[in-house]
Amino acid sequence: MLSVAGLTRRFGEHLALDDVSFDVRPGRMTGFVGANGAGKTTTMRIILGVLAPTGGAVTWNGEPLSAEVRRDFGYMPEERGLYPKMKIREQLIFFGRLHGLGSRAGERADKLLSRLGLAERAGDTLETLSLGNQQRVQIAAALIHEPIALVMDEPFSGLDPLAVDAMVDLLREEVTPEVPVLFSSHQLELVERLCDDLVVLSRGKVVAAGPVSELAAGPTTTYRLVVGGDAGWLRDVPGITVRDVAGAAALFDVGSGDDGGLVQQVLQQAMSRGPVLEFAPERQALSDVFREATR
Ligand SMILES: Nc1ncnc2c1ncn2[C@@H]1O[C@H](COP(=O)(O)OP(=O)(O)OP(=O)(O)O)[C@@H](O)[C@H]1O
Repeated sequence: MLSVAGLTRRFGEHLALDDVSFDVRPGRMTGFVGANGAGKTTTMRIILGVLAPTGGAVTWNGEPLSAEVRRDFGYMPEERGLYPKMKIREQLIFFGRLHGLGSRAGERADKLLSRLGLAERAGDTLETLSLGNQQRVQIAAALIHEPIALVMDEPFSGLDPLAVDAMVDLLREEVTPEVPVLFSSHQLELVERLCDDLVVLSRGKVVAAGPVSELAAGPTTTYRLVVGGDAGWLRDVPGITVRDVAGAAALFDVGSGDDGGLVQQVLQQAMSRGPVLEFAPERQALSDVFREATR
Protein backbone atom coordinates (compact mmCIF):
# COMPACT_ATOMS: atom_id res chain seq x y z
CA MET A 1 0.00 0.00 0.00
CA LEU A 2 1.14 3.52 -0.80
CA SER A 3 0.56 6.05 1.97
CA VAL A 4 1.32 9.65 2.65
CA ALA A 5 1.46 10.61 6.30
CA GLY A 6 1.34 14.15 7.63
CA LEU A 7 2.83 15.76 4.51
CA THR A 8 3.49 19.47 4.71
CA ARG A 9 5.15 21.62 2.10
CA ARG A 10 5.94 25.31 2.25
CA PHE A 11 6.86 27.54 -0.64
CA GLY A 12 8.27 30.54 1.23
CA GLU A 13 5.43 31.83 3.38
CA HIS A 14 2.82 29.82 1.53
CA LEU A 15 1.71 26.54 3.11
CA ALA A 16 0.81 24.49 0.02
CA LEU A 17 0.27 21.22 1.93
CA ASP A 18 -0.95 21.14 5.50
CA ASP A 19 -0.75 17.74 7.21
CA VAL A 20 -1.93 15.68 4.23
CA SER A 21 -2.50 11.98 4.97
CA PHE A 22 -4.20 9.28 2.88
CA ASP A 23 -3.76 5.74 1.59
CA VAL A 24 -3.78 4.49 -1.97
CA ARG A 25 -4.86 0.88 -1.73
CA PRO A 26 -3.62 -1.91 -4.03
CA GLY A 27 -5.83 -2.78 -6.96
CA ARG A 28 -7.95 0.32 -6.41
CA MET A 29 -8.18 3.36 -8.60
CA THR A 30 -7.96 6.37 -6.33
CA GLY A 31 -9.09 9.71 -7.71
CA PHE A 32 -7.35 12.81 -6.44
CA VAL A 33 -9.52 15.90 -6.83
CA GLY A 34 -9.45 19.51 -5.69
CA ALA A 35 -9.72 23.01 -7.09
CA ASN A 36 -6.82 24.66 -8.92
CA GLY A 37 -3.95 25.20 -6.54
CA ALA A 38 -5.27 22.76 -3.90
CA GLY A 39 -1.93 20.92 -3.82
CA LYS A 40 -2.46 17.79 -5.94
CA THR A 41 0.60 18.19 -8.15
CA THR A 42 2.73 19.12 -5.15
CA THR A 43 1.62 15.94 -3.36
CA MET A 44 2.30 13.78 -6.42
CA ARG A 45 5.73 15.32 -6.93
CA ILE A 46 6.60 14.52 -3.33
CA ILE A 47 5.40 10.91 -3.78
CA LEU A 48 7.66 10.60 -6.81
CA GLY A 49 10.64 12.17 -5.05
CA VAL A 50 10.84 15.10 -7.48
CA LEU A 51 10.13 17.48 -4.61
CA ALA A 52 11.07 17.17 -0.95
CA PRO A 53 8.39 17.65 1.71
CA THR A 54 8.86 20.21 4.47
CA GLY A 55 7.50 17.56 6.86
CA GLY A 56 5.85 14.14 6.87
CA ALA A 57 6.63 11.02 4.90
CA VAL A 58 5.66 8.76 2.02
CA THR A 59 5.57 5.05 2.86
CA TRP A 60 5.33 1.85 0.87
CA ASN A 61 3.85 -1.09 2.79
CA GLY A 62 4.56 0.74 6.03
CA GLU A 63 8.25 1.45 5.29
CA PRO A 64 9.72 4.77 4.19
CA LEU A 65 9.67 4.83 0.39
CA SER A 66 13.19 4.17 -0.92
CA ALA A 67 14.62 5.35 -4.26
CA GLU A 68 14.94 1.71 -5.28
CA VAL A 69 11.25 0.95 -4.77
CA ARG A 70 10.33 4.26 -6.35
CA ARG A 71 12.16 3.28 -9.54
CA ASP A 72 9.47 0.65 -10.09
CA PHE A 73 6.66 3.23 -9.86
CA GLY A 74 4.99 4.54 -12.99
CA TYR A 75 4.61 8.30 -13.21
CA MET A 76 2.82 10.56 -15.62
CA PRO A 77 3.86 14.08 -14.66
CA GLU A 78 1.82 17.22 -15.26
CA GLU A 79 4.51 18.64 -17.51
CA ARG A 80 4.52 15.29 -19.38
CA GLY A 81 8.23 14.86 -20.12
CA LEU A 82 8.65 12.84 -23.27
CA TYR A 83 11.05 13.98 -25.97
CA PRO A 84 9.23 15.65 -28.90
CA LYS A 85 11.92 14.78 -31.44
CA MET A 86 12.46 11.16 -30.46
CA LYS A 87 10.71 8.31 -32.25
CA ILE A 88 7.97 6.90 -30.08
CA ARG A 89 9.10 3.27 -30.03
CA GLU A 90 12.68 4.28 -29.22
CA GLN A 91 11.35 6.56 -26.54
CA LEU A 92 9.33 3.83 -24.84
CA ILE A 93 12.32 1.48 -24.96
CA PHE A 94 14.48 4.21 -23.45
CA PHE A 95 12.06 4.69 -20.55
CA GLY A 96 11.70 0.93 -20.12
CA ARG A 97 15.48 0.52 -19.81
CA LEU A 98 15.67 3.49 -17.45
CA HIS A 99 13.34 1.52 -15.17
CA GLY A 100 15.48 -1.60 -15.45
CA LEU A 101 13.43 -3.48 -18.04
CA GLY A 102 16.49 -4.62 -20.05
CA SER A 103 15.99 -6.70 -23.18
CA ARG A 104 12.21 -7.00 -22.70
CA ALA A 105 11.74 -3.30 -23.37
CA GLY A 106 11.24 -3.75 -27.15
CA GLU A 107 8.60 -6.41 -26.71
CA ARG A 108 6.72 -4.31 -24.15
CA ALA A 109 6.89 -1.21 -26.34
CA ASP A 110 5.47 -3.14 -29.30
CA LYS A 111 2.68 -4.60 -27.19
CA LEU A 112 1.63 -1.21 -25.82
CA LEU A 113 1.88 0.55 -29.17
CA SER A 114 -0.23 -2.06 -30.86
CA ARG A 115 -2.69 -2.02 -27.95
CA LEU A 116 -3.02 1.74 -28.39
CA GLY A 117 -3.45 1.50 -32.15
CA LEU A 118 -0.12 3.21 -32.72
CA ALA A 119 1.93 0.32 -34.15
CA GLU A 120 2.13 1.97 -37.55
CA ARG A 121 3.42 5.18 -35.99
CA ALA A 122 6.21 3.43 -34.05
CA GLY A 123 8.94 5.08 -36.14
CA ASP A 124 7.39 8.58 -36.04
CA THR A 125 8.60 11.27 -33.70
CA LEU A 126 6.31 12.29 -30.84
CA GLU A 127 5.80 15.83 -32.14
CA THR A 128 4.19 14.56 -35.37
CA LEU A 129 1.37 12.86 -33.41
CA SER A 130 -1.95 14.48 -32.52
CA LEU A 131 -2.21 15.68 -28.92
CA GLY A 132 -4.51 12.78 -28.05
CA ASN A 133 -2.03 10.29 -29.44
CA GLN A 134 0.85 11.99 -27.63
CA GLN A 135 -1.14 11.52 -24.46
CA ARG A 136 -1.52 7.80 -25.22
CA VAL A 137 2.24 7.52 -25.59
CA GLN A 138 2.63 9.28 -22.25
CA ILE A 139 0.46 6.67 -20.59
CA ALA A 140 2.38 3.90 -22.37
CA ALA A 141 5.63 5.40 -21.00
CA ALA A 142 4.22 5.26 -17.47
CA LEU A 143 3.17 1.62 -17.96
CA ILE A 144 6.16 0.29 -19.93
CA HIS A 145 7.98 -1.34 -16.99
CA GLU A 146 4.87 -2.93 -15.43
CA PRO A 147 4.94 -0.52 -12.49
CA ILE A 148 4.22 -1.62 -8.94
CA ALA A 149 2.32 1.65 -8.33
CA LEU A 150 1.01 4.27 -10.71
CA VAL A 151 0.75 8.02 -10.10
CA MET A 152 -0.73 10.14 -12.88
CA ASP A 153 -1.31 13.89 -12.98
CA GLU A 154 -4.41 14.66 -15.12
CA PRO A 155 -3.92 11.65 -17.43
CA PHE A 156 -7.26 12.10 -19.17
CA SER A 157 -7.30 15.85 -19.72
CA GLY A 158 -7.81 16.77 -23.34
CA LEU A 159 -8.88 13.28 -24.42
CA ASP A 160 -12.20 12.72 -26.18
CA PRO A 161 -14.66 10.26 -24.54
CA LEU A 162 -13.67 7.36 -26.80
CA ALA A 163 -9.99 7.89 -26.09
CA VAL A 164 -10.77 8.03 -22.36
CA ASP A 165 -12.57 4.68 -22.58
CA ALA A 166 -9.66 3.14 -24.49
CA MET A 167 -7.23 4.45 -21.90
CA VAL A 168 -9.30 3.13 -19.04
CA ASP A 169 -9.53 -0.31 -20.66
CA LEU A 170 -5.77 -0.33 -21.05
CA LEU A 171 -5.25 0.63 -17.43
CA ARG A 172 -7.59 -2.10 -16.25
CA GLU A 173 -5.73 -4.65 -18.36
CA GLU A 174 -2.27 -3.54 -17.39
CA VAL A 175 -2.75 -2.79 -13.75
CA THR A 176 -2.78 -5.93 -11.65
CA PRO A 177 -4.71 -6.28 -8.39
CA GLU A 178 -1.56 -5.49 -6.38
CA VAL A 179 -1.02 -2.09 -7.94
CA PRO A 180 -2.25 1.09 -6.24
CA VAL A 181 -3.24 3.79 -8.73
CA LEU A 182 -3.52 7.48 -7.89
CA PHE A 183 -4.63 10.00 -10.49
CA SER A 184 -5.70 13.59 -10.37
CA SER A 185 -8.55 14.92 -12.43
CA HIS A 186 -10.94 17.82 -12.76
CA GLN A 187 -13.45 15.63 -14.64
CA LEU A 188 -15.73 14.62 -11.79
CA GLU A 189 -18.14 12.44 -13.82
CA LEU A 190 -15.11 10.52 -15.03
CA VAL A 191 -13.76 10.16 -11.51
CA GLU A 192 -17.14 8.91 -10.29
CA ARG A 193 -17.24 6.32 -13.09
CA LEU A 194 -13.64 5.11 -12.78
CA CYS A 195 -12.57 5.41 -9.21
CA ASP A 196 -12.98 3.07 -6.30
CA ASP A 197 -11.63 5.56 -3.80
CA LEU A 198 -11.46 9.30 -3.67
CA VAL A 199 -9.29 11.90 -1.92
CA VAL A 200 -10.55 15.48 -1.94
CA LEU A 201 -8.01 18.19 -1.27
CA SER A 202 -8.89 21.80 -0.49
CA ARG A 203 -6.31 24.53 0.14
CA GLY A 204 -3.67 21.99 1.07
CA LYS A 205 -5.83 19.88 3.39
CA VAL A 206 -7.64 16.57 2.91
CA VAL A 207 -11.32 17.41 3.37
CA ALA A 208 -12.84 14.05 2.36
CA ALA A 209 -11.45 10.59 1.67
CA GLY A 210 -12.88 7.11 1.25
CA PRO A 211 -14.72 4.83 -1.18
CA VAL A 212 -16.58 6.79 -3.86
CA SER A 213 -19.73 4.77 -3.21
CA GLU A 214 -19.79 5.91 0.42
CA LEU A 215 -18.83 9.52 -0.23
CA ALA A 216 -21.31 9.96 -3.04
CA ALA A 217 -24.07 8.14 -1.19
CA GLY A 218 -23.24 10.23 1.90
CA PRO A 219 -25.62 10.57 4.83
CA THR A 220 -28.73 12.01 3.27
CA THR A 221 -31.89 13.43 4.80
CA THR A 222 -33.61 13.97 1.46
CA TYR A 223 -36.01 11.41 -0.03
CA ARG A 224 -37.77 11.02 -3.32
CA LEU A 225 -41.35 9.77 -3.52
CA VAL A 226 -43.36 8.90 -6.59
CA VAL A 227 -46.99 7.84 -6.08
CA GLY A 228 -49.84 6.74 -8.31
CA GLY A 229 -51.86 9.96 -7.86
CA ASP A 230 -51.01 13.49 -6.83
CA ALA A 231 -48.31 13.91 -4.15
CA GLY A 232 -49.52 17.37 -3.05
CA TRP A 233 -50.75 16.02 0.33
CA LEU A 234 -47.11 15.81 1.40
CA ARG A 235 -47.19 19.57 2.04
CA ASP A 236 -49.49 18.92 5.01
CA VAL A 237 -47.32 16.26 6.68
CA PRO A 238 -45.88 17.77 9.86
CA GLY A 239 -42.11 17.57 10.50
CA ILE A 240 -40.92 17.38 6.92
CA THR A 241 -39.79 20.07 4.48
CA VAL A 242 -41.13 19.61 0.99
CA ARG A 243 -38.50 20.70 -1.49
CA ASP A 244 -40.44 20.07 -4.66
CA VAL A 245 -43.72 18.53 -5.80
CA ALA A 246 -44.47 17.98 -9.47
CA GLY A 247 -47.64 15.95 -9.91
CA ALA A 248 -46.95 12.43 -8.68
CA ALA A 249 -43.28 13.05 -7.81
CA ALA A 250 -41.95 14.81 -4.73
CA LEU A 251 -38.70 15.56 -3.00
CA PHE A 252 -38.79 16.08 0.74
CA ASP A 253 -36.37 16.46 3.63
CA VAL A 254 -36.77 14.91 7.09
CA GLY A 255 -33.99 16.91 8.77
CA SER A 256 -30.93 15.53 10.52
CA GLY A 257 -32.76 14.79 13.79
CA ASP A 258 -34.88 11.97 12.35
CA ASP A 259 -34.06 8.46 13.55
CA GLY A 260 -35.94 6.88 10.65
CA GLY A 261 -39.39 7.11 12.24
CA LEU A 262 -40.54 10.09 10.21
CA VAL A 263 -39.42 8.48 6.97
CA GLN A 264 -41.46 5.37 7.80
CA GLN A 265 -44.50 7.48 8.69
CA VAL A 266 -44.39 9.22 5.32
CA LEU A 267 -44.08 5.88 3.55
CA GLN A 268 -47.04 4.43 5.46
CA GLN A 269 -49.18 7.46 4.68
CA ALA A 270 -48.24 7.25 1.04
CA MET A 271 -49.13 3.55 0.90
CA SER A 272 -52.46 4.13 2.62
CA ARG A 273 -53.35 6.64 -0.10
CA GLY A 274 -52.56 4.44 -3.06
CA PRO A 275 -49.72 2.84 -4.97
CA VAL A 276 -46.15 3.90 -4.19
CA LEU A 277 -44.03 3.68 -7.32
CA GLU A 278 -40.75 4.96 -5.90
CA PHE A 279 -39.43 5.74 -2.44
CA ALA A 280 -35.70 6.22 -1.97
CA PRO A 281 -33.03 8.42 -0.41
CA GLU A 282 -31.85 10.99 -2.92
CA ARG A 283 -28.26 10.11 -3.78
CA GLN A 284 -25.85 13.01 -3.85
CA ALA A 285 -23.86 13.50 -7.04
CA LEU A 286 -20.11 13.52 -6.62
CA SER A 287 -20.07 17.11 -7.86
CA ASP A 288 -22.24 18.08 -4.85
CA VAL A 289 -19.92 16.22 -2.46
CA PHE A 290 -17.00 18.01 -4.03
CA ARG A 291 -18.66 21.43 -3.84
CA GLU A 292 -19.60 20.94 -0.21
CA ALA A 293 -16.20 19.56 0.80
CA THR A 294 -14.23 22.32 -0.86
CA ARG A 295 -16.47 25.24 0.04
N1 LIG B 1 7.52 25.67 -7.14
C1 LIG B 1 6.60 26.39 -6.54
N2 LIG B 1 6.91 27.60 -6.01
C2 LIG B 1 5.98 28.34 -5.36
N3 LIG B 1 4.70 27.97 -5.17
C3 LIG B 1 4.32 26.79 -5.69
C4 LIG B 1 5.24 25.95 -6.40
N4 LIG B 1 4.58 24.81 -6.77
C5 LIG B 1 3.31 24.97 -6.34
N5 LIG B 1 3.16 26.14 -5.68
C6 LIG B 1 1.91 26.63 -5.05
O1 LIG B 1 1.38 25.58 -4.23
C7 LIG B 1 -0.04 25.51 -4.33
C8 LIG B 1 -0.45 24.12 -4.80
O2 LIG B 1 -0.11 23.96 -6.18
P1 LIG B 1 -0.35 22.60 -6.98
O3 LIG B 1 0.24 22.78 -8.33
O4 LIG B 1 0.14 21.46 -6.16
O5 LIG B 1 -1.94 22.55 -7.05
P2 LIG B 1 -2.88 21.58 -7.91
O6 LIG B 1 -3.92 21.07 -6.97
O7 LIG B 1 -2.08 20.58 -8.64
O8 LIG B 1 -3.55 22.61 -8.94
P3 LIG B 1 -4.06 22.40 -10.46
O9 LIG B 1 -5.35 21.66 -10.37
O10 LIG B 1 -4.26 23.81 -10.93
O11 LIG B 1 -2.98 21.68 -11.21
C9 LIG B 1 -0.42 26.64 -5.28
O12 LIG B 1 -0.79 27.75 -4.50
C10 LIG B 1 0.82 26.91 -6.07
O13 LIG B 1 0.86 28.24 -6.50
